[in-house]
Amino acid sequence: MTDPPRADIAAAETLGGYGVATVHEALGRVGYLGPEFRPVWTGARMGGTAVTVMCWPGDNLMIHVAVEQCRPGDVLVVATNSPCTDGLFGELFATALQHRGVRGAVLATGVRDVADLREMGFPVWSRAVSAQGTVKSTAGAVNVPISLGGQTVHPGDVLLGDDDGVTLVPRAAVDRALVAAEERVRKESAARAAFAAGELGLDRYGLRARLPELGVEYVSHTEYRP
Ligand SMILES: O=C([O-])CC(=O)C(=O)O
Ligand SMILES: [Mg+2]
Repeated sequence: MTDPPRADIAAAETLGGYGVATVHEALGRVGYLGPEFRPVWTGARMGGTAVTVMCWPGDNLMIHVAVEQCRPGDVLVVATNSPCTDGLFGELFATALQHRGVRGAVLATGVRDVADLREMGFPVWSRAVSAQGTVKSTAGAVNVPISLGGQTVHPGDVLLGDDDGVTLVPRAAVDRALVAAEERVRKESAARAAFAAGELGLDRYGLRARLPELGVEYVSHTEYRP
């Protein structure tokens, strides 16, 4: 068996720097795992390549198997084969992963030891926080395609996380994402400067002229401008 191909680590980190909303939007509003995936501590940010894990509910055996597969720049991504909010992951796993240079973890389950994870600065996103303990009994799979948050994650794909949640960039879309995200950052900084100077989105985006055809009834208040 050989390791699955993975996206370029530097590219994954750069995408992480752009952030979830920017990259998701730049790729055409795709890839977002949805609002249920929350960072367990505020301010976490990461971009890395997926090592995928399929666990049974209430069983973290395969996370132990997966840790050994992780290399610097990776993100551990865990799904279960039916819904589960138990605390499959905590600071001990995070300690082992941090030692291996792993950038963070994303779990469709619950996680625990949140205070320790925050203290360690190890970024984790999950659907739940739960102290509920789990067993290590049932075989699952590592580095197979998994589904979570409505997205299919293949091993080696890029996952980004920040306070807005988690988004997926398939390995084949990484180069396009880099170009599109840079372009979006450029556009948004121009828009930010314009808004700071008082321009309105209605004018900047050509919306004012389209309002009648869109059926929006309103009274213009240009005299309100500061
Ligand atoms: O050990 C477990 O089952 C999960 C956990 O709490 C940890 O990784 O610290
Ligand atoms: Mg623990």
